[in-house]
Amino acid sequence: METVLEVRGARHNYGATPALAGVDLDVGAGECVALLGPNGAGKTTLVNLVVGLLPAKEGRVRVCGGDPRLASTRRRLGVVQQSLGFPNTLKVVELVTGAAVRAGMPRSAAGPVMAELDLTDLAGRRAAKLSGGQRQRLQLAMALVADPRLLVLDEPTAGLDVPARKRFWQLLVERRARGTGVLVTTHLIEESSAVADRVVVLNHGRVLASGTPDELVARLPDRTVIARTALGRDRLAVLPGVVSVRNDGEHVHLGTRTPEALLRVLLAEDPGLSDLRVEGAGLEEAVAGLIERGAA
Ligand SMILES: Nc1ncnc2c1ncn2[C@@H]1O[C@H](COP(=O)(O)OP(=O)(O)OP(=O)(O)O)[C@@H](O)[C@H]1O
Repeated sequence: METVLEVRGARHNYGATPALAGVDLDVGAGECVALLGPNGAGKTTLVNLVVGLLPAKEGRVRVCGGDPRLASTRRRLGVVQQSLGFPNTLKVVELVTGAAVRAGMPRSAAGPVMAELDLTDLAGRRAAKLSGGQRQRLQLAMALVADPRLLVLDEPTAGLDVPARKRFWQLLVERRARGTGVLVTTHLIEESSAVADRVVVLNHGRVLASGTPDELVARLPDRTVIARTALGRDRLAVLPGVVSVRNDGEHVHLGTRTPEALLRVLLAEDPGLSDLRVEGAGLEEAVAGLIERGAA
């Protein structure tokens, strides 16, 4: 498989604060890699190195063999990042067409990509007048219209509603099938696990674990206790053996390695507990467990 992203020994400090402490990462053509980790793990710093916004103080970053600080390399990149703004006075169609032209694509490439992202009806709207989710879709359209070799997406689903999120993951699958490499950071671990070929867990600026979602889940003999309960998140988080707490509609998902002990305490603390079931852990619980354990 052709490598579209190669990171070797990347280190970065902000003054005295270490952000990356020697990271290796590869993304192949047609591969989707999800970069996961808690707040402050170093994900955005790594993304900034990959897209050429930060220089690598130590180590090496190559996109399609080139330095991402060079404009010629950046043409092969599609980027969606919270911090990237665009001129608010321009219209949607002007921004998408401009992105196509800058990437050496025909102006006609804009139409199909806007249709893919449900932006056709908003073509004449100024970017400043868009909602948060619409702006997010616009950024994605500007990234995709360049037909990039590597898509780098930092929290791309922020602000998207459920149908837009589904459409977004579908789009990634389609692009991946066409050979685009994808590096995506997200807090929606379960959603990303359906699409990601590989997951890289970052913590304290290091790669804590890397593998397919199934491999990571299999590394921990965890269970998920699912129930409806009146107990609040803060109380649940400190119950014995609880590794992670996730709300899913009216249910709560508790990751644990000791489900029997946890069930006893849960039933004692909340006699009204209902809809109880115990399942094998999902990726979200596995990642929380790996971080807690500091797995190598
Ligand atoms: N501009 C900056 N100046 C100083 N320290 C910074 C700066 N940006 C990030 N840091 C620090 O570097 C470390 C890594 O931050 P980074 O933003 O890369 O993490 P992250 O994994 O993206 O976090 P989050 O999930 O919260 O976005 C943190 O300790 C953070 O406080």
